[in-house]
Amino acid sequence: MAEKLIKSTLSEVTMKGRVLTAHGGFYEVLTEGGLYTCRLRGKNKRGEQIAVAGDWVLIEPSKKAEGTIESIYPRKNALHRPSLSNIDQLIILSALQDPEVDFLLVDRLLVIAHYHQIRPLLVFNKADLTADLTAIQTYYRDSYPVFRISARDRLGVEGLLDELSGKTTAIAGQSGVGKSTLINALTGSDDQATASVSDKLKRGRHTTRTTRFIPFESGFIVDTPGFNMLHLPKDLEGRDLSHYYPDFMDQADGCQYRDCLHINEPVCGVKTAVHSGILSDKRYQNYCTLLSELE
Ligand SMILES: Nc1nc2c(ncn2[C@@H]2O[C@H](COP(=O)(O)OP(=O)(O)OP(=O)(O)O)[C@@H](O)[C@H]2O)c(=O)[nH]1
Ligand SMILES: [Zn+2]
Repeated sequence: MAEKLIKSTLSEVTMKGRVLTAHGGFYEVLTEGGLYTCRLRGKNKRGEQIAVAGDWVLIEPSKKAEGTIESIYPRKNALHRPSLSNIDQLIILSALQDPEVDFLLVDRLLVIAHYHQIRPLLVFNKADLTADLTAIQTYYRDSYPVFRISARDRLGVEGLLDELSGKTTAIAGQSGVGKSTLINALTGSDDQATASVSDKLKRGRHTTRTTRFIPFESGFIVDTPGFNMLHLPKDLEGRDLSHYYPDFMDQADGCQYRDCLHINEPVCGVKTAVHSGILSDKRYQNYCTLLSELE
């Protein structure tokens, strides 16, 4: 009885929640009891750990809809600039046409995703403009499943929904590929819970967009402006880069050295596969570009 009493008292003073946005020292935290605007507890502010969007936190509500972040749960993963955490999947969005696919950017995002143990989903938008997937198939072969959608016409979007349920999914891609259109198509205004949360988040904000976690299908969609500006992870070494290329790894048995860079080594399974057309030459050239960035 006594134990029960203590538990119920505790649960009244602290609540678990998720940081949806972090801006200027204020954190919007979604809990089962609703949305709270929080600040960090003083000691946390001076300590190393600052909360970021995506963090699971324990908050102490003070007055209605306000509270203090008491502690931050350990993170599954964390990215910097933009700062966000606990991401399960990354939709790497391109357009089949207008703008042309930026394969170097897509590969950079694939490396970043694999490095942080985030599942990448390659999504190609504007399928209403063209059905031609040749360039993509030539480039990736069958290395990755590919989703083809028209966010504007809501075509193929249902196929994506199955992948998103219960997961935290960030969306990245170059300007103009349709990220906002896709987020709107997914979280559409029919969903009242989402609409009211995002309305509240928009209120009083600057026009500059910040990272936002949007509750969606028992999971979250993450709108991350600036994600396409991300650099390769700082502690990623050149000789490990190809470990984040599953299609290259399939050919690495043919490399003489285990830490083959696939550049100047005379016996290299990856280069052989490029010469014989098993791997795309363009993807290989882009790999060389990313490798030179790391060195
Ligand atoms: N034809 C076609 N156009 C689309 C589709 N989705 C988006 N667009 C158009 O593409 C343009 C860019 O869409 P946005 O959703 O603003 O793209 P974004 O990726 O958010 O762009 P930034 O905000 O610059 O990063 C707009 O004119 C959209 O109407 C689509 O499925 N088909
Ligand atoms: Zn090699």
